[in-house]
Amino acid sequence: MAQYIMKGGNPLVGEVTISGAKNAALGILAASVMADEDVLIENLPDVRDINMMLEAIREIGAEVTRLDTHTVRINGKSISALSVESENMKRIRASYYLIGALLGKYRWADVPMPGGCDIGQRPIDQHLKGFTALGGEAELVNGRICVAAKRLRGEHIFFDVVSVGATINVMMAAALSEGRTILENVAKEPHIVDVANFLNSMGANIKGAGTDVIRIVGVPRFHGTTYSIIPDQIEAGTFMFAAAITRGDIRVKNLIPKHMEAISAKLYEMGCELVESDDEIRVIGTPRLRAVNVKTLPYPGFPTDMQPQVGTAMSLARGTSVLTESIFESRYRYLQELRRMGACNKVEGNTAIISGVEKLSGAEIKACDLRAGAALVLAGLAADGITTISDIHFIQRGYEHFEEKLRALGAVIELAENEREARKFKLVAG
Ligand SMILES: CC(=O)N[C@H]1[C@@H](OP(=O)(O)OP(=O)(O)OC[C@H]2O[C@@H](n3ccc(=O)[nH]c3=O)[C@H](O)[C@@H]2O)O[C@H](CO)[C@@H](O)[C@@H]1O
Ligand SMILES: C=C(OP(=O)(O)O)C(=O)O
Repeated sequence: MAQYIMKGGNPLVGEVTISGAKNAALGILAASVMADEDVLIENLPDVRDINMMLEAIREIGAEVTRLDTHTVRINGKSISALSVESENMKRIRASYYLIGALLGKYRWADVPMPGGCDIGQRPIDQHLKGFTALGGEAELVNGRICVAAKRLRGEHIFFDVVSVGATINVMMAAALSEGRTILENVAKEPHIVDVANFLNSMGANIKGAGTDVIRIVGVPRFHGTTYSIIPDQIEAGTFMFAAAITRGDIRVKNLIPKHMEAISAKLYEMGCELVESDDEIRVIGTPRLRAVNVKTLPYPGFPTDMQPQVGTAMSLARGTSVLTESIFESRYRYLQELRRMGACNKVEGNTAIISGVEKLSGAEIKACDLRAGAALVLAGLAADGITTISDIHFIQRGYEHFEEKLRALGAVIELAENEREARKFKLVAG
């Protein structure tokens, strides 16, 4: 099993370029099969979830041509199967987007129940509520979701819960439905806007993405397009926190500063200096971070996908911080791993009380999910001595060339493919 071995203590200094947004790209790839013409997608991140999604759409018959690492051409004309059989689609969350895409285009979809990070129960009732309102009939059998519709007609839908996945999924199906759809109480994350812009570039008529209400006028079909994916807000935030946690100085390039506001505000409150320009933010760390309180919220609030990174920074801050997770109920498992490194925290319900320590010390720990894994890497890079992180396949789902980008900033980190390599790296680092 692959692991990261790292020797902490070096402040991370230099510049890093942010890749395309995984969570936008996953929606866009699924939606790209809705056109029967060539769709060219640029700035695709080279991460596992993306490669799994590409494989799944190829398996249902779409023509998928990888032009280079970050560019792909997709044509949905040759789709021959509406049942998605790929085993990998049980592992990733975004496989649910194939329901909205296929239902919209073919009025039928059969997809495995989605996987993704084990961070809570993650029901899909709001997705099904939306599809049903548009005229679909949904059935959940043998671990699969089948939705069929004779006709799809626009509706006025009020979501009970603000959901990124349900907003994108129902928006995709509604874009090829008959008549007008109004979606209320929708999510406003940057990737909602990116998927809506992508659909509009194929001929959809979607207005209001990025606000609480999305208005859609259905069109009969989509045409081809060329589209470049936005930078990854969470990857950018992770590197911004890397500067804070390692007391470094990082220019995080190719991001959209507006998307980073909640993250930038917390770093500033913790005592970091931030220098912002059009498409980059430089974060200059401070010798000792200040304690803060953070509550995760839907955008524009502080993102739940940044909760482990801020929790790690709090673990090294002066004073006691209160962290409240309001989106997912099981996103604190990394705190136990941080305790192995000398951190001081306790969890009460959805709140973590974190008393900062001056130093963490290297330990053998496990990545529990994607963002927790990335945060633990940052902890290891700040800690005294050697840290080994196992289960790094979680991290590889969503961070492009993570260890290479960190190494370019001065991190001492190696990826060991097996125990023998791990022993060798530990000897060299020690
Ligand atoms: C692939 C992808 O883009 N994943 C992101 C997406 O996940 P995902 O789309 O699964 O997250 P949602 O926004 O849907 O979940 C938000 C909340 O709504 C609840 N809920 C959701 C749907 C539903 O039908 N019923 C329901 O009750 C969830 O349990 C959760 O408490 O948004 C999350 C919240 O920003 C991020 O952490 C994930 O990284
Ligand atoms: C939780 C995440 O991904 P997923 O929804 O795919 O599990 C994430 O991107 O942080």
